[in-house]
Amino acid sequence: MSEFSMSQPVKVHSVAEGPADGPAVVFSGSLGSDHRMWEPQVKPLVDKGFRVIRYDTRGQGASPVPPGPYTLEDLGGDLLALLDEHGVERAHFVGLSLGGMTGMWLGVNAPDRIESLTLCCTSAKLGPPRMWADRARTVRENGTGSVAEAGVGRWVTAGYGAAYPGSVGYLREMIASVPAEGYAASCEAIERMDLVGDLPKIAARTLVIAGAEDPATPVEHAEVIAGGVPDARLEVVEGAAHLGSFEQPERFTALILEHLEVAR
Ligand SMILES: O=C(O)CCC(=O)CC(=O)O
Repeated sequence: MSEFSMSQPVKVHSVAEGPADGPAVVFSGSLGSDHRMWEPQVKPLVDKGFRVIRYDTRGQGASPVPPGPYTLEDLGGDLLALLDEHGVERAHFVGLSLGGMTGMWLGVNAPDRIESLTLCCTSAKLGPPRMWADRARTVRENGTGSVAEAGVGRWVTAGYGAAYPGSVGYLREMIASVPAEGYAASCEAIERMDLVGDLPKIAARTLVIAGAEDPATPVEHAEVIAGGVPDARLEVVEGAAHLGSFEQPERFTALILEHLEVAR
């Protein structure tokens, strides 16, 4: 279906749930995650009749790990190939952080494949580039275990960490299980990304959700996106850090569902 092939796509690992003929919603995750990060959203959407497709971004989870650096074009091309694989012409797209960056890229470069966008805890330009180059080097030298503790400290608030140590351990393990080359190559995609000037080209109806306590992609980054995309609105969720959809699943899921119901 897709004729967009600026880079060679890889066949990413995916899980599809819900009625085969339901409106398709594709979930794309953050750096250091896999499709399990969206577990809280699956049942509520399936119960509403949506076809939920989750996947592991290249370099992460059970997806292939081609050598880096990656680009957003690579990640967007993989997603278009995934839609083709599932026979989906147009999908609602929900992405968090790196996933949201992929969503913005699709909104600009493949608008005919996107029904709506939900961009969670993300940024159109996330610097400084040097930080990403340093993190990529650290991970290539010392593995993802070396950044897992700091990563989970940005993903959830301190209060959540104290209340749910088991969940924090689960998330720490998720980061540590990402292959080092995949994580580093994804850092390099973020290092090179600048979508700010392209935001006005996004025609899709867009919901931007920020975590009020997100230290990785603070609320001001969401304001830039919501200010740049013509048909966008912004919601800020209290008590959420970077992995807001996991820490505040009821609120994030309700906002996503509300956006999808209006758009479908
Ligand atoms: O989460 C992402 O996809 C990119 C931002 C990030 O790495 C958050 C963090 O600092 O761990």
